[in-house]
Amino acid sequence: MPPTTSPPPRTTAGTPARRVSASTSPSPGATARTLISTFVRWTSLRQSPTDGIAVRCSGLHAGYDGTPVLCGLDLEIRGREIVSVSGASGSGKSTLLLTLAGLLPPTAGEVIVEGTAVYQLDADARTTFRRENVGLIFQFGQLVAELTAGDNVALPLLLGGARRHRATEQARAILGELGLGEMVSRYPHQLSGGQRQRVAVARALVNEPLVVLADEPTGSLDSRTSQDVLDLLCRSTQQAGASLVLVTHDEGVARRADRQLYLHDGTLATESLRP
Ligand SMILES: Nc1ncnc2c1ncn2[C@@H]1O[C@H](COP(=O)(O)OP(=O)(O)OP(=O)(O)O)[C@@H](O)[C@H]1O
Repeated sequence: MPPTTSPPPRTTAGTPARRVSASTSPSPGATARTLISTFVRWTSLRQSPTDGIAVRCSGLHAGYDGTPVLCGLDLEIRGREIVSVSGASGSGKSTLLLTLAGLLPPTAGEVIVEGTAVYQLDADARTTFRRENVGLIFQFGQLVAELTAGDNVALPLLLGGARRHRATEQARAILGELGLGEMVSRYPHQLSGGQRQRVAVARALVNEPLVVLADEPTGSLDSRTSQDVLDLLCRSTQQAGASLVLVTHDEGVARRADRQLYLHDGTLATESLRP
C-alpha cells in the first residue's frame, strides 16, 4: 500500500532515518560554522534506500493534452549517482524532469523516489514531498527578483514551516559554504549570471534533498563560468548525498555524469558510462 503522507527518508533497514527538521529550534548562539558542520555530519550519515536506487520509473508515459512525449520510459538512478539526459530539442527532457519532480502526472507508469510512489500522494502531500526531497534548478536560476539571495535560499525552509531566524541562519550557512557569503544581501539583479546560478544551487540544496533535478543549469553561462557552476553543483550535490539529474545539450556537461542517457522517441538509451 503506498504511503499517503510524506514519509521520512529510509535507512537500509527500511526504518525511518532521522530527518533534520527545518523547524527544529537552534541551540542558543549557534554559529554558521556549527550549522555547516551539523549539515555535513548529518549528510554523511544519510543512507540510501534498501536497494540503493534513489529514483525508479518503469513504463512511464507522459505528455500534454493527449499528445504523448514520454512513451514507456524506464529509468533507475542510484543514490549519489550523477546522470545526464541529452536529446534533440523537443525530445522531452524537460518533460521528464517535470514528471520526476512530481509536477506532471504521468498518463501511465509511476515515479518512485526513495521508495515513495510520488503520484500516489495527494497534491498537498506531493508538494510537501517535493519540497523536502527534491531540489530543482533551472537554466536562468529563477530566483525571486524581490528577494535577496539570502531570502531566496531561505524561502524553501520558510515554506516548510521553519522559523524565520532559523531559516535565515541556514541560508547564510549554505551560501557561506558555497563561497557566496558576501552575496547574502544582494538582490538577483545585483548578481552575475554565474552567481545567480550558484545561489540557485544553494536554494536547491538547502532542504537537504535526496534528488536534485537540474534543467540546463549552465545553459545561459559562458564556458568558464559554466565550468565553475558545474563543479559546484556536482561537488555540493555529492557532498549532500543526493543524486543529480542533469538535463543538458552540452557534451562537456554530459561528460561530468557517471552515466549519460539519451532521450529519443520518448524513451531513454544509455549513451555511455564514465570510464
Ligand atoms: N506545457 C506544454 N503544453 C503542451 N506541449 C508542451 C508543453 N511543454 C512542452 N510541450 C511539448 O512537449 C514536447 C517536449 O518538450 P520538452 O520541453 O520536454 O522538450 P526538451 O527536450 O526539453 O526541449 P528543449 O531541448 O528544446 O528544451 C515538445 O514538443 C513541446 O512542444
